[in-house]
Amino acid sequence: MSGVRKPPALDLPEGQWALFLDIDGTLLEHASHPNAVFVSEELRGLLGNIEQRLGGALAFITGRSVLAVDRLFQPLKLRAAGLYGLEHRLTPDGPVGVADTPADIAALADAIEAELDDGQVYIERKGPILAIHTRAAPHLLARATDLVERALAQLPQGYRVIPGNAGVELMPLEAVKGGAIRRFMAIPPFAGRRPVFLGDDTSDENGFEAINEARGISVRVKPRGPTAATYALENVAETIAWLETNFEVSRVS
Ligand SMILES: O=P(O)(O)OC[C@H]1O[C@H](O[C@H]2O[C@H](CO)[C@@H](O)[C@H](O)[C@H]2O)[C@H](O)[C@@H](O)[C@@H]1O
Ligand SMILES: [Mg+2]
Repeated sequence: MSGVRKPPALDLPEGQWALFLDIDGTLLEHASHPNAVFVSEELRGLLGNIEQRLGGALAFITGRSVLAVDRLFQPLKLRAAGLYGLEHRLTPDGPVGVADTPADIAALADAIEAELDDGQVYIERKGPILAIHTRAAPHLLARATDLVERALAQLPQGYRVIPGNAGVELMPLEAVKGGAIRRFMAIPPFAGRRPVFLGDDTSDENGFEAINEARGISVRVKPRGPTAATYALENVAETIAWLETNFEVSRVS
Protein backbone atom coordinates (compact mmCIF):
# COMPACT_ATOMS: atom_id res chain seq x y z
CA MET A 1 0.00 0.00 0.00
CA SER A 2 2.68 2.56 -1.02
CA GLY A 3 4.10 2.50 2.51
CA VAL A 4 1.40 4.77 3.95
CA ARG A 5 0.47 3.93 7.54
CA LYS A 6 -2.89 2.74 8.85
CA PRO A 7 -4.85 5.51 10.59
CA PRO A 8 -4.46 5.66 14.37
CA ALA A 9 -7.13 4.99 16.96
CA LEU A 10 -8.90 8.29 17.57
CA ASP A 11 -7.76 9.78 20.86
CA LEU A 12 -10.20 12.65 21.46
CA PRO A 13 -13.78 12.55 22.75
CA GLU A 14 -16.28 12.10 19.92
CA GLY A 15 -17.57 15.67 20.33
CA GLN A 16 -14.22 16.94 19.08
CA TRP A 17 -14.22 15.24 15.68
CA ALA A 18 -15.65 16.32 12.35
CA LEU A 19 -16.00 13.55 9.77
CA PHE A 20 -15.98 13.99 5.98
CA LEU A 21 -16.67 11.02 3.73
CA ASP A 22 -16.21 10.36 0.05
CA ILE A 23 -18.78 7.86 -1.25
CA ASP A 24 -17.79 5.77 -4.29
CA GLY A 25 -14.81 3.53 -3.67
CA THR A 26 -14.71 4.58 0.00
CA LEU A 27 -18.11 3.65 1.46
CA LEU A 28 -19.46 1.81 -1.58
CA GLU A 29 -17.86 -0.86 -3.74
CA HIS A 30 -17.62 0.20 -7.35
CA ALA A 31 -20.24 -1.15 -9.74
CA SER A 32 -20.50 -1.38 -13.51
CA HIS A 33 -22.74 1.72 -13.66
CA PRO A 34 -23.22 4.69 -11.27
CA ASN A 35 -26.82 3.60 -10.62
CA ALA A 36 -25.85 -0.01 -9.90
CA VAL A 37 -24.12 0.58 -6.55
CA PHE A 38 -25.54 -1.09 -3.46
CA VAL A 39 -26.19 0.72 -0.18
CA SER A 40 -26.83 -1.70 2.66
CA GLU A 41 -29.13 -1.09 5.62
CA GLU A 42 -26.07 -1.61 7.83
CA LEU A 43 -24.28 1.26 6.18
CA ARG A 44 -27.31 3.56 6.45
CA GLY A 45 -27.60 2.64 10.12
CA LEU A 46 -23.90 3.18 10.76
CA LEU A 47 -23.86 6.61 9.16
CA GLY A 48 -27.05 7.67 10.94
CA ASN A 49 -25.57 6.61 14.27
CA ILE A 50 -22.27 8.37 13.65
CA GLU A 51 -24.08 11.55 12.59
CA GLN A 52 -25.94 11.56 15.91
CA ARG A 53 -22.87 10.75 17.98
CA LEU A 54 -20.94 13.58 16.33
CA GLY A 55 -23.75 16.05 16.93
CA GLY A 56 -24.22 16.39 13.17
CA ALA A 57 -20.54 16.94 12.32
CA LEU A 58 -20.61 14.47 9.42
CA ALA A 59 -20.80 15.38 5.73
CA PHE A 60 -20.52 13.57 2.43
CA ILE A 61 -17.95 15.16 0.12
CA THR A 62 -18.66 13.64 -3.26
CA GLY A 63 -18.52 14.01 -7.01
CA ARG A 64 -22.16 12.93 -7.23
CA SER A 65 -24.96 15.49 -7.08
CA VAL A 66 -26.71 15.88 -3.71
CA LEU A 67 -29.93 14.65 -5.35
CA ALA A 68 -28.19 11.48 -6.56
CA VAL A 69 -26.77 10.94 -3.06
CA ASP A 70 -30.21 11.32 -1.48
CA ARG A 71 -31.65 8.76 -3.90
CA LEU A 72 -28.94 6.29 -2.99
CA PHE A 73 -29.13 6.68 0.78
CA GLN A 74 -32.85 7.37 1.25
CA PRO A 75 -34.41 7.76 3.74
CA LEU A 76 -31.10 8.89 5.31
CA LYS A 77 -30.25 12.52 4.55
CA LEU A 78 -26.96 14.01 5.67
CA ARG A 79 -25.08 17.23 5.26
CA ALA A 80 -23.36 17.06 1.89
CA ALA A 81 -21.16 18.76 -0.65
CA GLY A 82 -22.05 17.45 -4.09
CA LEU A 83 -20.40 17.89 -7.49
CA TYR A 84 -17.00 18.29 -5.80
CA GLY A 85 -18.28 21.24 -3.78
CA LEU A 86 -20.29 23.06 -6.44
CA GLU A 87 -23.37 22.05 -4.45
CA HIS A 88 -23.69 22.09 -0.70
CA ARG A 89 -26.36 21.29 1.87
CA LEU A 90 -25.27 22.67 5.20
CA THR A 91 -28.01 20.99 7.28
CA PRO A 92 -29.67 17.62 6.57
CA ASP A 93 -33.04 19.16 5.70
CA GLY A 94 -31.77 22.47 4.38
CA PRO A 95 -31.82 23.71 0.80
CA VAL A 96 -29.13 22.68 -1.66
CA GLY A 97 -26.93 25.66 -2.51
CA VAL A 98 -25.76 25.53 -6.11
CA ALA A 99 -22.79 27.42 -7.54
CA ASP A 100 -23.04 29.23 -10.87
CA THR A 101 -22.57 27.14 -13.99
CA PRO A 102 -19.67 28.71 -15.92
CA ALA A 103 -20.72 27.15 -19.21
CA ASP A 104 -23.46 25.03 -20.69
CA ILE A 105 -21.73 21.80 -21.52
CA ALA A 106 -24.78 19.87 -22.67
CA ALA A 107 -23.87 20.37 -26.33
CA LEU A 108 -20.36 19.20 -25.62
CA ALA A 109 -21.77 16.07 -24.00
CA ASP A 110 -23.81 15.35 -27.12
CA ALA A 111 -20.75 15.75 -29.34
CA ILE A 112 -18.59 13.48 -27.18
CA GLU A 113 -21.37 10.90 -27.01
CA ALA A 114 -21.67 10.89 -30.80
CA GLU A 115 -17.89 10.52 -31.20
CA LEU A 116 -17.78 7.59 -28.80
CA ASP A 117 -20.82 6.00 -30.39
CA ASP A 118 -20.20 2.59 -28.94
CA GLY A 119 -23.06 1.95 -26.54
CA GLN A 120 -20.67 0.89 -23.79
CA VAL A 121 -19.56 4.34 -22.69
CA TYR A 122 -21.87 6.10 -20.25
CA ILE A 123 -21.86 9.88 -20.19
CA GLU A 124 -23.12 11.18 -16.89
CA ARG A 125 -24.47 14.72 -17.27
CA LYS A 126 -24.20 16.53 -13.97
CA GLY A 127 -25.01 20.10 -14.99
CA PRO A 128 -21.65 21.89 -15.05
CA ILE A 129 -19.76 18.57 -14.79
CA LEU A 130 -19.45 15.82 -17.34
CA ALA A 131 -18.31 12.34 -16.33
CA ILE A 132 -17.36 9.92 -19.10
CA HIS A 133 -17.52 6.39 -17.72
CA THR A 134 -15.49 3.76 -19.58
CA ARG A 135 -15.69 0.94 -16.99
CA ALA A 136 -17.51 -1.24 -19.53
CA ALA A 137 -15.09 -0.32 -22.32
CA PRO A 138 -11.59 0.26 -20.89
CA HIS A 139 -10.11 0.37 -24.39
CA LEU A 140 -11.98 3.66 -24.96
CA LEU A 141 -10.53 5.49 -21.95
CA ALA A 142 -7.61 7.03 -23.85
CA ARG A 143 -9.91 8.19 -26.66
CA ALA A 144 -12.44 9.61 -24.22
CA THR A 145 -9.69 11.46 -22.35
CA ASP A 146 -8.35 12.88 -25.58
CA LEU A 147 -11.82 14.05 -26.65
CA VAL A 148 -12.47 15.73 -23.31
CA GLU A 149 -9.07 17.43 -23.33
CA ARG A 150 -9.74 18.78 -26.81
CA ALA A 151 -13.19 19.93 -25.68
CA LEU A 152 -11.49 22.14 -23.09
CA ALA A 153 -10.49 24.47 -25.93
CA GLN A 154 -14.17 25.09 -26.73
CA LEU A 155 -15.00 26.16 -23.20
CA PRO A 156 -14.42 29.44 -21.42
CA GLN A 157 -11.33 29.38 -19.25
CA GLY A 158 -11.89 27.87 -15.87
CA TYR A 159 -12.44 24.22 -16.66
CA ARG A 160 -10.15 21.27 -16.12
CA VAL A 161 -10.02 17.55 -16.82
CA ILE A 162 -9.30 15.05 -14.09
CA PRO A 163 -9.03 11.28 -14.25
CA GLY A 164 -11.98 9.49 -12.65
CA ASN A 165 -12.16 5.90 -11.52
CA ALA A 166 -12.51 4.06 -14.85
CA GLY A 167 -13.30 7.26 -16.68
CA VAL A 168 -12.58 10.95 -16.95
CA GLU A 169 -14.39 14.09 -15.75
CA LEU A 170 -14.59 17.64 -17.05
CA MET A 171 -15.38 20.23 -14.40
CA PRO A 172 -15.08 23.88 -13.39
CA LEU A 173 -11.86 24.82 -11.55
CA GLU A 174 -13.80 25.75 -8.44
CA ALA A 175 -15.11 22.19 -8.11
CA VAL A 176 -12.62 21.07 -5.47
CA LYS A 177 -13.20 18.96 -2.42
CA GLY A 178 -10.81 20.99 -0.27
CA GLY A 179 -13.00 24.07 -0.74
CA ALA A 180 -16.06 22.08 0.31
CA ILE A 181 -14.33 20.83 3.46
CA ARG A 182 -13.15 24.35 4.37
CA ARG A 183 -16.70 25.68 3.95
CA PHE A 184 -18.05 23.14 6.43
CA MET A 185 -15.16 23.72 8.85
CA ALA A 186 -16.10 27.40 9.09
CA ILE A 187 -19.58 26.71 10.49
CA PRO A 188 -21.21 24.79 13.34
CA PRO A 189 -21.16 21.96 14.24
CA PHE A 190 -17.82 21.44 12.42
CA ALA A 191 -15.96 24.61 13.45
CA GLY A 192 -13.29 24.07 16.11
CA ARG A 193 -13.22 20.31 15.70
CA ARG A 194 -10.43 18.12 14.34
CA PRO A 195 -11.37 16.94 10.83
CA VAL A 196 -11.08 13.45 9.39
CA PHE A 197 -11.50 12.77 5.67
CA LEU A 198 -11.58 9.40 3.92
CA GLY A 199 -11.40 9.26 0.13
CA ASP A 200 -10.14 7.00 -2.61
CA ASP A 201 -9.43 9.00 -5.72
CA THR A 202 -7.42 11.71 -7.48
CA SER A 203 -10.23 14.18 -6.80
CA ASP A 204 -9.86 13.52 -3.06
CA GLU A 205 -6.21 14.61 -2.97
CA ASN A 206 -7.18 18.27 -2.73
CA GLY A 207 -9.40 17.34 0.22
CA PHE A 208 -6.47 15.60 1.93
CA GLU A 209 -4.42 18.79 1.58
CA ALA A 210 -7.17 20.82 3.28
CA ILE A 211 -7.32 18.26 6.08
CA ASN A 212 -3.55 18.25 6.54
CA GLU A 213 -3.52 22.07 6.78
CA ALA A 214 -6.09 21.77 9.56
CA ARG A 215 -3.93 19.14 11.32
CA GLY A 216 -6.63 16.57 10.75
CA ILE A 217 -6.52 12.92 9.74
CA SER A 218 -6.42 12.26 6.00
CA VAL A 219 -6.98 8.70 4.84
CA ARG A 220 -6.65 7.40 1.30
CA VAL A 221 -8.51 4.20 0.60
CA LYS A 222 -6.65 1.80 -1.68
CA PRO A 223 -3.85 4.15 -2.74
CA ARG A 224 -2.51 3.37 -6.19
CA GLY A 225 0.44 5.75 -6.09
CA PRO A 226 1.70 8.86 -4.29
CA THR A 227 -0.89 10.53 -2.09
CA ALA A 228 -1.13 13.61 0.11
CA ALA A 229 -3.02 11.52 2.66
CA THR A 230 -1.13 10.67 5.83
CA TYR A 231 -2.81 7.32 6.28
CA ALA A 232 -4.27 4.55 4.15
CA LEU A 233 -6.82 1.77 4.32
CA GLU A 234 -6.97 -1.21 1.96
CA ASN A 235 -10.54 -1.19 0.75
CA VAL A 236 -14.21 -0.44 1.45
CA ALA A 237 -14.58 -3.25 4.01
CA GLU A 238 -11.58 -2.03 6.01
CA THR A 239 -12.91 1.53 5.84
CA ILE A 240 -16.30 0.54 7.25
CA ALA A 241 -14.62 -1.51 9.97
CA TRP A 242 -12.39 1.45 10.90
CA LEU A 243 -15.40 3.75 11.14
CA GLU A 244 -17.26 1.26 13.31
CA THR A 245 -14.32 0.74 15.62
CA ASN A 246 -13.39 4.37 16.01
CA PHE A 247 -16.82 5.78 16.43
CA GLU A 248 -17.80 2.89 18.69
CA VAL A 249 -21.02 2.18 16.89
CA SER A 250 -22.45 -1.30 16.94
CA ARG A 251 -23.81 -2.79 13.73
CA VAL A 252 -27.52 -2.51 13.04
CA SER A 253 -28.89 -6.04 12.94
O1 LIG B 1 -16.45 11.48 -5.06
P1 LIG B 1 -17.10 10.14 -5.08
O2 LIG B 1 -18.22 10.02 -4.07
O3 LIG B 1 -16.16 9.01 -4.96
O4 LIG B 1 -17.79 10.03 -6.52
C1 LIG B 1 -16.93 9.90 -7.66
C2 LIG B 1 -17.74 9.49 -8.87
O5 LIG B 1 -18.43 8.30 -8.49
C3 LIG B 1 -19.32 7.72 -9.44
O6 LIG B 1 -18.57 7.11 -10.47
C4 LIG B 1 -17.71 6.07 -10.02
O7 LIG B 1 -18.49 5.05 -9.37
C5 LIG B 1 -19.41 4.32 -10.23
C6 LIG B 1 -20.14 3.32 -9.33
O8 LIG B 1 -19.23 2.43 -8.77
C7 LIG B 1 -18.63 3.63 -11.34
O9 LIG B 1 -19.55 2.95 -12.21
C8 LIG B 1 -17.80 4.64 -12.11
O10 LIG B 1 -16.97 3.96 -13.04
C9 LIG B 1 -16.91 5.45 -11.15
O11 LIG B 1 -16.22 6.47 -11.85
C10 LIG B 1 -20.29 8.76 -9.96
O12 LIG B 1 -21.01 8.21 -11.04
C11 LIG B 1 -19.60 10.04 -10.39
O13 LIG B 1 -20.60 11.03 -10.71
C12 LIG B 1 -18.76 10.57 -9.24
O14 LIG B 1 -18.08 11.75 -9.65
MG1 LIG C 1 -14.51 8.08 -4.39
